[in-house]
Amino acid sequence: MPVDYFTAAAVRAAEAATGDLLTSGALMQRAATGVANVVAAHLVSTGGCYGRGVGLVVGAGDNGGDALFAGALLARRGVSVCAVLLNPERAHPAGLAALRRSGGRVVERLPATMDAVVDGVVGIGGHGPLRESAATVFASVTAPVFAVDLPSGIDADTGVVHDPAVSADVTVTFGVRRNAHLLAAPHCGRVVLIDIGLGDLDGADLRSWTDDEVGRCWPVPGPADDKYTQGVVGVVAGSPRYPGAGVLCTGAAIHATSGLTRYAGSAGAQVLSRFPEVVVSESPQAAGRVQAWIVGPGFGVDDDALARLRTVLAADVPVLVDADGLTMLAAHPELLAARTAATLLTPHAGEFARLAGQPLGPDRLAAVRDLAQRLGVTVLLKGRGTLIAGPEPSTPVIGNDAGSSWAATAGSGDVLAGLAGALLASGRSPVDAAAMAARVHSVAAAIGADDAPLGASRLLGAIPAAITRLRRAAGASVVRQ
Ligand SMILES: NC(=O)C1=CN([C@@H]2O[C@H](COP(=O)(O)OP(=O)(O)OC[C@H]3O[C@@H](n4cnc5c(N)ncnc54)[C@H](O)[C@@H]3O)[C@@H](O)[C@H]2O)[C@@H](O)CC1
Ligand SMILES: [K+]
Repeated sequence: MPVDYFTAAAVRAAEAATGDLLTSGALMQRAATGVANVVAAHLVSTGGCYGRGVGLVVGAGDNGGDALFAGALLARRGVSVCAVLLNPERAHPAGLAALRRSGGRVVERLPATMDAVVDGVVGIGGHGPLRESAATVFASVTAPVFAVDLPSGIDADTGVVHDPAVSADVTVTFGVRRNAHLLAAPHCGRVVLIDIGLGDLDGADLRSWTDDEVGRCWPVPGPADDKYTQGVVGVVAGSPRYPGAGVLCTGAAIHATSGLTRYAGSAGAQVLSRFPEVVVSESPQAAGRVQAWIVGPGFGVDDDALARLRTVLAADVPVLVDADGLTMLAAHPELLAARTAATLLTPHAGEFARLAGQPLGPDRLAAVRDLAQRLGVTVLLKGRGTLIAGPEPSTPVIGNDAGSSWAATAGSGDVLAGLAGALLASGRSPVDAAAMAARVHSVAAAIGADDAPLGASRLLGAIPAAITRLRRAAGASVVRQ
């Protein structure tokens, strides 16, 4: 099952639909119990609960209420709990009374040494950055931070990280995940989902694939397959100035699937010297049949490149356009109008701005969805967090948090294009191909880096190990039985 993410409005509607559970405060009790259990588990794993110090930073809404009730539960387990109330008149009254009854204290500032700090400033009701009083408290915190629902200062729906905002080690959320948990993943730390009885929700805004789904769907040859039946991909990339883009993109396509890979362009000699299994030609017209094209990496933007882009986009097979291909497409959007098969665009933020005619802006989710719908194509927006939107408004955007930034290196995009293009040729839909490629790319970056900076060649070399890891996560054997 994919992991779904929801907007604050969807969460509120689901909470309201529980009726009595919401109005009686039962949901808040369940949420607070979840927070207390997660903090207690941390304390136990680092020496025990009794006599340890936990600070609460408490805002004016129900997020603060969760923190206060959680603090009361911790105090009953022998934890020394003190709370800073950012807005004492509006602190959740029942939560504050519970904390006091359990022996928790209200303080002006947190003690210098704490074992954990709970961020209960704001949750899904928060707007804008952390206010100064809260920012001052967090500025001197060195203990692990446990965010209630969301790190405060991060927008629940867009994942925009305002300045200042809390950066959490652990985020404890309730019922369903919020968009920000994926869109601002590096600030949320480990996200723990507590069941508070909301049931299953439909209508996710955002979705991510699990490792085992990617592994399960990865195309591998079956008993009746040959090099043609698995999909032939054609790579139109590289130029006299940038032959390496052609090599990297073609190499990634070769590693992604077992079908045939064609290369059409000026870097044929370099490609062949590294990958003799590639069938090389000078131009896309001279290449044989393919089931998908990749066009654009290291390609240049001259008349010859434009002519090749036109040829490829006129073909009735899926096409992935990347890099220089996107720059030319931004100047010639009419090339998309005559497309008869699916198109996948893979821009970084700068290329995205050229295509959209305006800067990306902070709301990446809305931007990628709008551009895909406007152009009638699938768009993969690159970054630490990759977002993939298809042209249909009804389908959720797919997100992939890379989990690290090792892939921020020259040539990394060429590798991604090769992976996704090969998957297109294998018959995967543009959204699926993009989602699977993004995940394998990020796993390959982590494996290839092994905690030290890597170049795109090593990223490329780590693709087989990444696919193996994902297939094993799915319980698949390396070769289909
Ligand atoms: N509704 C429910 O049934 C449940 C809600 N829960 C908790 O309730 C939270 C939502 O509570 P609320 O709707 O009261 O909203 P919040 O507590 O998230 O925030 C609203 C309050 O914060 C203030 N505020 C907004 N932005 C701010 C900023 N940048 N700095 C400082 N103050 C700011 C607002 O003026 C308002 O007083 C959830 O995130 C979750 O933690 C949980 O108890 C689970 C059940
Ligand atoms: K919070």
